[in-house]
Amino acid sequence: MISFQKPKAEQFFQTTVIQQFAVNAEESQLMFSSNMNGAFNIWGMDLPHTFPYPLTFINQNCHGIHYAENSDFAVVSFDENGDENSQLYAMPPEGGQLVPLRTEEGERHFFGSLSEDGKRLYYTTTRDNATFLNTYCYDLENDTEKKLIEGSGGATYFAARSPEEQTIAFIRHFANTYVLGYLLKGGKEVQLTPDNGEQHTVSDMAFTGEKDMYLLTNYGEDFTYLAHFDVENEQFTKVINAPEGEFSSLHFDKDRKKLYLSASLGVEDLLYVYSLEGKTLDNMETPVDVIEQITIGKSGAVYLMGRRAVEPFNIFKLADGAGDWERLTSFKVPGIAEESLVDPDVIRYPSYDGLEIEALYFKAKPEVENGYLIHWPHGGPQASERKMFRALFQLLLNRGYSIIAPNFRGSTGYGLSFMKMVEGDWGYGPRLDNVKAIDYMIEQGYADKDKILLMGGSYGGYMALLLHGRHADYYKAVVDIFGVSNLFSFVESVPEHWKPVMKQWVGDPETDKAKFTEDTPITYLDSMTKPMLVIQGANDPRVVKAESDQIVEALKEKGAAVEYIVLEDEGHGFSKKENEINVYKSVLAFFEKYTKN
Ligand SMILES: CC(=O)N[C@@H](C)C(=O)N[C@@H](C)C(=O)N[C@@H](C)C(=O)O
Repeated sequence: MISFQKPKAEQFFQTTVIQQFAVNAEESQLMFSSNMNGAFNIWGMDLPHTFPYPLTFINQNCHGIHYAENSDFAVVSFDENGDENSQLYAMPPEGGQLVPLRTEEGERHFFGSLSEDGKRLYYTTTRDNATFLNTYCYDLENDTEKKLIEGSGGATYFAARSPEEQTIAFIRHFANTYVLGYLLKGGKEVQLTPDNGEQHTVSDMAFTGEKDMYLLTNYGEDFTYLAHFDVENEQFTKVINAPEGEFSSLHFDKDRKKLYLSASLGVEDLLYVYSLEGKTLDNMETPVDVIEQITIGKSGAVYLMGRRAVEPFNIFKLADGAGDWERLTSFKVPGIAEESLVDPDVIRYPSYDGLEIEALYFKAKPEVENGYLIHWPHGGPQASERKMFRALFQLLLNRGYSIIAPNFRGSTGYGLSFMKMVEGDWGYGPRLDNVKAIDYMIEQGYADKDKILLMGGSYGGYMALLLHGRHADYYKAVVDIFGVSNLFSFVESVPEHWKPVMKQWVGDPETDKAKFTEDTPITYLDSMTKPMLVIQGANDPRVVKAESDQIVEALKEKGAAVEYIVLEDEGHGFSKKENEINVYKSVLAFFEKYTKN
């Protein structure tokens, strides 16, 4: 008999990430951006055939793919080496050379919409208004453009246009929990939700006609629901709540007068369909746990991209919006059966003040488990850890490490008031929720108190640093992936259009100086006594390299054991497979070094 060896670390990273996808009007071509040749490029498939062929050779993160209705071209956007400065290009369906549409070095361009005839491009940009952004309508035929919205008050983004382009919808982002929606109607600005003086959010929206629009909002409630706005009479009406969780995205099927609504329920997503005529809401089964993108084809087919903890990103199709889902891509972990991967358990524990916290517990299989538990505080912080494939998690599980990932206060998917709990309190409540997670794991017998490791990215990296500084006794070794090390420098160094939210999100470095000092990891250098690995992308615009540089330098001065990896061609994540493999192999080697006696 032939016996196959245990999987190499590389195998876990020969998995494909799909960033974006789009389907043309005829539903004869599907484009998707994926890193299946080692970096992100756009690939095409001639449906119903699902064999992918390359369309671009740009090797950069793709931020969007949008077909023109006549399918002559698509508008695609890419950044450079993780700088998040997305540039807009036109690309023919057969791929090849890209034609710059709206590009400028150092500026970001957010795709808004293409007119039905493909002649006008709506987009929002940092150009000329770095803090509040401007929205333009660019005429592709004449190469001229008109400014539609001068951003003010908060970053102001294009959201939707009415079918005949008479009305434009936009949002102002005052904070992650305070986003208002507006219409620009005949030169007049109209707010979509009545003014009750309370912070709320308006997220996805879609015009279902020149005079009707639907939107998602939590106006007056804790969970996001579906609402209607009568454009002519300027009337807001609540339509329906999600039976479970809260609505998170909205997609209109024009010909069948249906709205497809995804909903977040903590660690997973659900899908519903709402009939505009019958006013009924029905639940739909999906083949994934986390929905990343939904597109509705002209035929009424639903195209969905998503993942599960044990299955990487894949795209599925539901013809006519009913029947069985057809798999259009079949990405897996090569050489590893799904049963050998770990699906997490959902656990709930009371925090220090009685608040219930939900967490994902990935338990290594008994045949490989090494007794170590990795504590993973997620990034954001207004995001959540979900049942979604992570190559690094599955590699570490395969090597015997279990993982606990708590959705501490501030996480999304648990309502507006829960999400608000991290605002102005980055380092107290959320930190104690994390400490309680470890206490709970020890109490339940799921963790050995001498065998706990700590790792996090971004806000999760910040939390890892803070926990290291304030609770070092819990941990044997710590990995910080582009984490915030100093709140004072962080709030000054974020992208310009984030600056209006910093006061509510993090606090004011002058008036909240004592709180900032207390919640800043670098305050606790002397207690950071455990070995550390710090990883940073040189082009990261969110948590800039200076955040990692300063803590690494300070720790080195103190003679602490700290390793530092800087990736020159990366930002806030990994866009090149080679970098991802090298970094995550280093993480594994680092943990192996401090767990093997
Ligand atoms: C809408 C928006 O981008 N708001 C930002 C203020 C924001 O919340 N950004 C987070 C998604 C983010 O990038 N946070 C970093 C610190 C992270 O933890 O990943």
